[in-house]
Amino acid sequence: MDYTIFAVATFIVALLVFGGVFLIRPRRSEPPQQQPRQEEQATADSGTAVAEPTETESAEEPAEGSGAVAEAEPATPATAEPAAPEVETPPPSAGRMVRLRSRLARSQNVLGRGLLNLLASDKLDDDTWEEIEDTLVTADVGVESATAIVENLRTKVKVLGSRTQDDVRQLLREELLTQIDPNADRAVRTRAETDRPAVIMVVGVNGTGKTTTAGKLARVLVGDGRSAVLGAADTFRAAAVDQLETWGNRVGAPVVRKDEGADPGSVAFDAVARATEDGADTVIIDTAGRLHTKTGLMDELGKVKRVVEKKSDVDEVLLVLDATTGQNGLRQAQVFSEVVNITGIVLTKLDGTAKGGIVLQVQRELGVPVKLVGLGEGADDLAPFDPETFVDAILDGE
Ligand SMILES: Nc1nc2c(ncn2[C@@H]2O[C@H](COP(=O)(O)OP(=O)(O)OP(=O)(O)O)[C@@H](O)[C@H]2O)c(=O)[nH]1
Repeated sequence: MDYTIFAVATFIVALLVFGGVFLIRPRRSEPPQQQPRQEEQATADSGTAVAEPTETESAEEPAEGSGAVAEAEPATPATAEPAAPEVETPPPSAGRMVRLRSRLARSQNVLGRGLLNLLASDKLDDDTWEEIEDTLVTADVGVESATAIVENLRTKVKVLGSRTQDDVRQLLREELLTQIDPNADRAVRTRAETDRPAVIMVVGVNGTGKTTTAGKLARVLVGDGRSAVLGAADTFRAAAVDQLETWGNRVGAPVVRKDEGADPGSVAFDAVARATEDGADTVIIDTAGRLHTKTGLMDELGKVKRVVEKKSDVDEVLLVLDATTGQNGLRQAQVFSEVVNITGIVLTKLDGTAKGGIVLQVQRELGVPVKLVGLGEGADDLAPFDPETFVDAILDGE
């Protein structure tokens, strides 16, 4: 009986071993056969030498007859570091507005010629004065400034009696300059009074040119022999961060950035910390564009500033206004000013509008000076605002 059980058990074990050899072996041999086929397919599909050589493929023995693999020159490793971008040396900012005057003249000269013609007319009656006022208002000077200019000119013309072309030009020049206020402090505070970096925040509604201004301003500083750190606190738009990084790389200014959607306050804070560590002269913080009517976003901007203030004073809050938007720009300015206390205006796209009078209006309404003007899309088309050059471009043309 025991013998029978032993014989049956031996038979079953033998059967399992025998069956295992035939059933299991063929399956285990399949994957190695499939693997090379998949790799070949990938190389063929891509049409380029994207496939990295596997450990079993010797780099010295490229597969014969495969053009794609043959192109994968092992001498150039796929992980090669990209060449460091060339750092540019931008020109200094002094006299830049004079150099760019022709752009200003091209867009603003219609206003100047119109005013000079009217003022030179034989009879300066009420209708003519009204026309002068209308011309000023049409150029976005604003009703209050236009009225003030006309009243002052009327008085001076009466005192003067007869008028030559030169007299008229001189009178108008003086009056426009008075309204623009040549004595306002227009220096951008790029150097802190104490031993720390100056902090500049760049704010405004969407698409006015904030990122471009932050980048161009870094160029201005580097061109003037200073150092800058850029903070990419526009975390809503990944492209803005990349754009700022490109600007920074071009002039060797470090850019502090975080992932898209990160807290803008923390980016701004880190940028100030980085500038402090580096001993940089200035940190420029680019913020996301936001409609002044969106309360939540405006509150967020206020928070960004407060977070920065935990680390440092904010020396300058530059509001970027698109000169082509006229009255709407003014309303934006008022709301931004309430939330983050604007210290200077950057008027961009002044090359693309005949309504340069906005300079007068925005200063009058806000009591904040225009400090910088954008006169084109070129890297060095941001200029410190100079009232005399501005008025002369209006009156004399190119
Ligand atoms: N003609 C002209 N174009 C300008 C000037 N300044 C900026 N731009 C252009 O305005 C466009 C918008 O500029 P951005 O710097 O991207 O604007 P932004 O305010 O950062 O935009 P958001 O982040 O979307 O709010 C770009 O095409 C700039 O080249 C200027 O002074 N003149």
